[in-house]
Amino acid sequence: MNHIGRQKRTRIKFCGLTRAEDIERAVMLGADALGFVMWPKSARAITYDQLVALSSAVPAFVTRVGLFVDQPAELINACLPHLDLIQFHGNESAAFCAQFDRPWVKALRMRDDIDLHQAATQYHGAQALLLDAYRPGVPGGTGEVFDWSRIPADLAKPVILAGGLTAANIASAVDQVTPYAVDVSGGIEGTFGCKDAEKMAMFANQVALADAR
Ligand SMILES: O=C(O)c1ccccc1N[C@@H]1O[C@H](COP(=O)(O)O)[C@@H](O)[C@H]1O
Repeated sequence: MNHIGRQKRTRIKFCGLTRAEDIERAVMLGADALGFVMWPKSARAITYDQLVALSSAVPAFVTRVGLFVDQPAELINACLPHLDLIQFHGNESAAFCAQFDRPWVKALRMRDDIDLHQAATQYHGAQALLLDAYRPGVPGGTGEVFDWSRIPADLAKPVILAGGLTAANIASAVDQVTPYAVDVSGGIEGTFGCKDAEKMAMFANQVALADAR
Protein backbone atom coordinates (compact mmCIF):
# COMPACT_ATOMS: atom_id res chain seq x y z
CA MET A 1 0.00 0.00 0.00
CA ASN A 2 1.52 3.38 -0.91
CA HIS A 3 1.07 6.79 0.71
CA ILE A 4 -2.17 7.63 -1.09
CA GLY A 5 -3.72 4.37 0.06
CA ARG A 6 -3.89 2.64 -3.32
CA GLN A 7 -2.28 -0.62 -4.26
CA LYS A 8 -1.02 -1.47 -7.72
CA ARG A 9 -3.53 -3.19 -9.98
CA THR A 10 -2.42 -5.45 -12.80
CA ARG A 11 -4.89 -5.24 -15.66
CA ILE A 12 -6.37 -8.52 -16.87
CA LYS A 13 -7.23 -9.46 -20.44
CA PHE A 14 -9.07 -12.70 -21.08
CA CYS A 15 -8.64 -13.71 -24.70
CA GLY A 16 -10.37 -16.05 -27.11
CA LEU A 17 -13.95 -15.43 -25.95
CA THR A 18 -16.53 -17.26 -28.04
CA ARG A 19 -19.60 -17.43 -25.78
CA ALA A 20 -21.86 -14.79 -24.21
CA GLU A 21 -21.90 -16.67 -20.90
CA ASP A 22 -18.09 -16.49 -20.71
CA ILE A 23 -18.21 -12.75 -21.34
CA GLU A 24 -20.74 -12.29 -18.55
CA ARG A 25 -18.56 -14.27 -16.14
CA ALA A 26 -15.37 -12.48 -17.15
CA VAL A 27 -16.98 -9.08 -16.63
CA MET A 28 -18.30 -10.16 -13.25
CA LEU A 29 -14.77 -11.17 -12.25
CA GLY A 30 -13.48 -7.72 -13.15
CA ALA A 31 -11.68 -8.41 -16.44
CA ASP A 32 -10.44 -5.17 -17.97
CA ALA A 33 -10.32 -6.41 -21.55
CA LEU A 34 -11.82 -9.21 -23.58
CA GLY A 35 -10.15 -10.57 -26.70
CA PHE A 36 -11.87 -11.79 -29.85
CA VAL A 37 -9.72 -13.88 -32.18
CA MET A 38 -10.48 -12.84 -35.77
CA TRP A 39 -7.73 -15.03 -37.25
CA PRO A 40 -9.68 -17.82 -38.97
CA LYS A 41 -7.03 -20.51 -38.49
CA SER A 42 -7.37 -20.39 -34.71
CA ALA A 43 -9.52 -22.95 -32.91
CA ARG A 44 -10.83 -19.91 -31.00
CA ALA A 45 -11.72 -17.90 -34.10
CA ILE A 46 -15.07 -16.19 -34.34
CA THR A 47 -16.80 -14.90 -37.45
CA TYR A 48 -17.71 -11.30 -38.15
CA ASP A 49 -21.33 -12.03 -37.24
CA GLN A 50 -20.25 -13.57 -33.93
CA LEU A 51 -18.10 -10.52 -33.24
CA VAL A 52 -21.10 -8.25 -33.75
CA ALA A 53 -23.20 -10.31 -31.35
CA LEU A 54 -20.52 -10.92 -28.70
CA SER A 55 -19.16 -7.37 -28.66
CA SER A 56 -22.66 -6.06 -27.99
CA ALA A 57 -22.66 -8.16 -24.80
CA VAL A 58 -19.64 -6.28 -23.43
CA PRO A 59 -20.63 -3.44 -21.08
CA ALA A 60 -19.13 0.05 -20.93
CA PHE A 61 -15.63 0.42 -19.51
CA VAL A 62 -14.54 -3.07 -20.57
CA THR A 63 -12.21 -2.97 -23.59
CA ARG A 64 -13.15 -5.06 -26.62
CA VAL A 65 -9.94 -6.24 -28.28
CA GLY A 66 -9.77 -7.67 -31.80
CA LEU A 67 -6.87 -10.07 -32.43
CA PHE A 68 -5.57 -10.20 -36.02
CA VAL A 69 -2.64 -12.04 -37.62
CA ASP A 70 -1.34 -10.49 -40.85
CA GLN A 71 -4.85 -9.91 -42.15
CA PRO A 72 -6.13 -7.45 -44.77
CA ALA A 73 -6.78 -3.84 -43.76
CA GLU A 74 -10.27 -4.07 -45.28
CA LEU A 75 -11.26 -6.85 -42.88
CA ILE A 76 -9.85 -4.99 -39.87
CA ASN A 77 -11.66 -1.80 -40.88
CA ALA A 78 -14.93 -3.70 -41.21
CA CYS A 79 -14.56 -4.96 -37.62
CA LEU A 80 -13.66 -1.58 -36.10
CA PRO A 81 -17.20 -0.48 -35.12
CA HIS A 82 -17.26 -3.45 -32.73
CA LEU A 83 -13.78 -3.00 -31.25
CA ASP A 84 -12.06 -0.58 -28.88
CA LEU A 85 -8.48 -1.75 -29.44
CA ILE A 86 -6.55 -3.88 -31.94
CA GLN A 87 -4.02 -6.59 -31.05
CA PHE A 88 -1.65 -7.31 -33.93
CA HIS A 89 -0.26 -10.80 -33.44
CA GLY A 90 1.63 -11.33 -36.71
CA ASN A 91 4.47 -9.67 -38.58
CA GLU A 92 2.64 -6.39 -39.15
CA SER A 93 4.80 -3.30 -39.63
CA ALA A 94 4.36 -0.29 -37.38
CA ALA A 95 2.98 1.68 -40.32
CA PHE A 96 0.37 -1.00 -40.99
CA CYS A 97 -0.71 -1.05 -37.33
CA ALA A 98 -0.93 2.73 -37.13
CA GLN A 99 -3.30 3.19 -40.07
CA PHE A 100 -6.48 2.24 -38.17
CA ASP A 101 -8.66 4.56 -36.17
CA ARG A 102 -8.12 2.65 -32.93
CA PRO A 103 -5.41 2.31 -30.28
CA TRP A 104 -3.35 -0.84 -30.77
CA VAL A 105 -0.90 -3.20 -29.11
CA LYS A 106 1.79 -5.23 -30.84
CA ALA A 107 2.40 -8.85 -29.90
CA LEU A 108 6.01 -9.99 -30.05
CA ARG A 109 7.06 -13.60 -29.83
CA MET A 110 10.14 -14.11 -27.69
CA ARG A 111 12.52 -15.62 -30.22
CA ASP A 112 16.08 -16.03 -28.92
CA ASP A 113 17.35 -13.10 -30.99
CA ILE A 114 14.61 -10.57 -30.26
CA ASP A 115 15.73 -7.09 -29.19
CA LEU A 116 12.91 -5.67 -27.10
CA HIS A 117 14.43 -2.19 -26.84
CA GLN A 118 14.64 -2.02 -30.62
CA ALA A 119 11.05 -3.28 -30.88
CA ALA A 120 9.87 -0.62 -28.44
CA THR A 121 11.37 2.02 -30.72
CA GLN A 122 10.01 0.40 -33.85
CA TYR A 123 6.48 0.14 -32.40
CA HIS A 124 6.54 3.43 -30.50
CA GLY A 125 2.94 4.11 -31.57
CA ALA A 126 1.69 1.03 -29.75
CA GLN A 127 -0.04 1.45 -26.40
CA ALA A 128 1.89 -1.57 -25.12
CA LEU A 129 3.96 -4.55 -26.21
CA LEU A 130 2.38 -7.94 -25.63
CA LEU A 131 5.08 -10.54 -25.03
CA ASP A 132 4.28 -14.12 -25.93
CA ALA A 133 6.21 -17.40 -26.19
CA TYR A 134 7.86 -18.29 -29.50
CA ARG A 135 7.08 -21.52 -31.28
CA PRO A 136 8.12 -21.69 -34.95
CA GLY A 137 5.18 -21.61 -37.34
CA VAL A 138 2.58 -20.76 -34.69
CA PRO A 139 1.64 -17.08 -34.23
CA GLY A 140 0.38 -17.41 -30.67
CA GLY A 141 -1.99 -19.07 -28.25
CA THR A 142 0.48 -21.93 -27.74
CA GLY A 143 -0.01 -22.26 -23.99
CA GLU A 144 3.77 -22.12 -23.61
CA VAL A 145 5.71 -20.02 -21.10
CA PHE A 146 8.92 -18.13 -21.92
CA ASP A 147 11.73 -17.06 -19.60
CA TRP A 148 10.35 -13.93 -17.94
CA SER A 149 13.83 -12.84 -16.84
CA ARG A 150 14.46 -11.88 -20.48
CA ILE A 151 12.13 -8.87 -20.10
CA PRO A 152 14.17 -5.73 -19.39
CA ALA A 153 12.93 -3.70 -16.44
CA ASP A 154 13.56 -0.45 -18.32
CA LEU A 155 11.55 -1.16 -21.46
CA ALA A 156 10.15 2.05 -22.95
CA LYS A 157 6.69 0.55 -23.43
CA PRO A 158 4.20 -0.99 -20.98
CA VAL A 159 4.33 -4.78 -21.01
CA ILE A 160 1.36 -7.08 -21.41
CA LEU A 161 2.61 -10.49 -20.30
CA ALA A 162 1.22 -13.52 -22.16
CA GLY A 163 2.12 -17.11 -22.93
CA GLY A 164 1.07 -20.12 -20.91
CA LEU A 165 -0.27 -18.16 -17.95
CA THR A 166 -2.49 -20.06 -15.52
CA ALA A 167 -3.77 -19.70 -11.97
CA ALA A 168 -0.74 -21.76 -10.89
CA ASN A 169 1.93 -19.43 -12.28
CA ILE A 170 0.30 -16.00 -12.58
CA ALA A 171 1.17 -14.79 -9.07
CA SER A 172 4.88 -15.56 -9.63
CA ALA A 173 4.67 -13.87 -13.02
CA VAL A 174 3.19 -10.69 -11.56
CA ASP A 175 5.75 -10.70 -8.73
CA GLN A 176 8.68 -11.17 -11.09
CA VAL A 177 7.69 -9.00 -14.06
CA THR A 178 5.26 -6.44 -12.60
CA PRO A 179 3.63 -6.10 -16.02
CA TYR A 180 1.06 -3.44 -16.86
CA ALA A 181 -1.33 -6.25 -17.77
CA VAL A 182 -1.57 -10.01 -18.19
CA ASP A 183 -3.25 -11.83 -21.04
CA VAL A 184 -4.50 -15.41 -20.85
CA SER A 185 -6.36 -17.72 -23.16
CA GLY A 186 -5.58 -21.43 -22.85
CA GLY A 187 -5.00 -21.23 -19.09
CA ILE A 188 -8.65 -20.38 -18.40
CA GLU A 189 -10.20 -22.88 -20.80
CA GLY A 190 -11.99 -26.14 -20.29
CA THR A 191 -12.04 -27.04 -23.98
CA PHE A 192 -10.70 -24.91 -26.87
CA GLY A 193 -12.63 -21.65 -27.09
CA CYS A 194 -14.82 -22.40 -24.06
CA LYS A 195 -13.74 -20.68 -20.91
CA ASP A 196 -13.98 -22.41 -17.55
CA ALA A 197 -15.70 -20.30 -14.88
CA GLU A 198 -13.62 -21.75 -12.05
CA LYS A 199 -10.31 -21.26 -13.87
CA MET A 200 -11.21 -17.66 -14.72
CA ALA A 201 -12.08 -16.96 -11.08
CA MET A 202 -8.90 -18.60 -9.76
CA PHE A 203 -6.78 -16.65 -12.24
CA ALA A 204 -8.36 -13.30 -11.30
CA ASN A 205 -7.99 -14.13 -7.59
CA GLN A 206 -4.31 -14.96 -7.98
CA VAL A 207 -3.67 -11.64 -9.77
CA ALA A 208 -5.44 -9.79 -6.96
CA LEU A 209 -3.43 -11.68 -4.32
CA ALA A 210 -0.14 -10.86 -6.07
CA ASP A 211 -1.16 -7.20 -6.36
CA ALA A 212 -1.91 -7.05 -2.65
CA ARG A 213 1.55 -8.27 -1.61
O1 LIG B 1 -5.57 -17.83 -29.11
C1 LIG B 1 -5.23 -18.07 -30.26
O2 LIG B 1 -5.71 -19.01 -30.89
C2 LIG B 1 -4.21 -17.22 -30.93
C3 LIG B 1 -3.97 -17.42 -32.27
C4 LIG B 1 -3.05 -16.64 -32.94
C5 LIG B 1 -2.35 -15.66 -32.27
C6 LIG B 1 -2.56 -15.45 -30.92
C7 LIG B 1 -3.49 -16.22 -30.23
N1 LIG B 1 -3.71 -16.04 -28.86
C8 LIG B 1 -2.95 -15.20 -28.02
O3 LIG B 1 -1.75 -15.83 -27.62
C9 LIG B 1 -1.36 -15.37 -26.33
C10 LIG B 1 -1.04 -16.53 -25.42
O4 LIG B 1 -2.10 -17.42 -25.32
P1 LIG B 1 -2.09 -18.60 -24.21
O5 LIG B 1 -2.55 -17.98 -22.91
O6 LIG B 1 -0.71 -19.13 -24.13
O7 LIG B 1 -3.09 -19.61 -24.69
C11 LIG B 1 -2.49 -14.52 -25.83
O8 LIG B 1 -2.15 -13.16 -26.09
C12 LIG B 1 -3.65 -14.86 -26.72
O9 LIG B 1 -4.46 -13.75 -26.88
